[in-house]
Amino acid sequence: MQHFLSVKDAIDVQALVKEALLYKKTPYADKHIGKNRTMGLLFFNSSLRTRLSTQRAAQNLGLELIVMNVGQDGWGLEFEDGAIMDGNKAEHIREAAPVVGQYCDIVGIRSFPGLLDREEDYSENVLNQFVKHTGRPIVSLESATRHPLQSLTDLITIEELKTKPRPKVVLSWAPHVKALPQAVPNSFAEWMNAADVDFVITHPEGYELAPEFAGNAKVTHNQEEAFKDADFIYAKNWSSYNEYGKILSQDPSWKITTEKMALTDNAKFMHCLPVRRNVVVDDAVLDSPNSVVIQQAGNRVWAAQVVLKQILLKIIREESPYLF
Ligand SMILES: NCCC[C@H](NC(=O)CCC(=O)O)C(=O)O
Ligand SMILES: NC(=O)OP(=O)(O)O
Repeated sequence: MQHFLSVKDAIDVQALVKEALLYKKTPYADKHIGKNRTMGLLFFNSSLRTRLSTQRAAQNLGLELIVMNVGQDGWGLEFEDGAIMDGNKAEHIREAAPVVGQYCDIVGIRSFPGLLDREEDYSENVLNQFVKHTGRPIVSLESATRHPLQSLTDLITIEELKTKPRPKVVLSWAPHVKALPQAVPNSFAEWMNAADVDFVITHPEGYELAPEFAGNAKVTHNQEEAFKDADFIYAKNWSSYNEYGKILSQDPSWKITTEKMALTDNAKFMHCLPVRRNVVVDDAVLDSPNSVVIQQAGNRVWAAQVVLKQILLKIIREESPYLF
């Protein structure tokens, strides 16, 4: 694997899931594979799970780590080619990225969208400039439009918990107080469309995801209808794609409740976290035995570990072709 930016970088999704579940049983099976190599984690935004699970995954493979809140502690970065840098940006990505590349063998980047300019966010300018100028494999730690480590985790969790060969998986919009990115639902949809599941998306009108992410998923504005016979309910808020970055509804009737979960086939409740209790989902659902959000977050380690292993294997193969 060269980079990990979307589902397209996973050559065989099912093989990744299987391997991740093997790592869950034997976390230290490849504990020397990352010896004398360093991973850098650069955060432009807050994180709990991604930061800690990726560190843990890297450690399990023997990698050293450098972690930086680059949005807070670094120089203001300019991304525009040809910019006259007489404003508040002190450093250009054309220097910053290759410098980071001198210190690290693999680089993870978290960079959320601005939610103001759809074209800018969906061009993935920040992530792509790191890919272009770092000269190292790049791992998305959640970009403007995708969160692939989360989505791989979600698929691992569904595989681990499913009781039917082809479960019904429902992505449900839920209310929130803030305008949030589409990255998590986009990415979840992209991965579910690549998996063998019956995939349904439900949201209020105006919350359609970009067509390249929704793909052929069934879409309904009737949440209760969507919940019928579901095996997994994946809740998430997102802001509008069409009226870009806007909150069109905060309708509390879209909150996930025990009554709605009762419509399902004893479905598991999933959320990427962090989640706002009693806004997105009731306490009673999160605290019920059907909530798998903690197990899901735990699986972040195995998703990251399997991705880092694939990237390390490519680095090692290229450095020592005679070994293979
Ligand atoms: N990495 C997981 C989700 C990150 C982000 N959530 C948030 O920003 C929640 C913030 C809040 O609840 O204030 C999102 O939706 O993409
Ligand atoms: N789910 C997730 O990515 O969590 P963090 O934002 O805390 O990393």
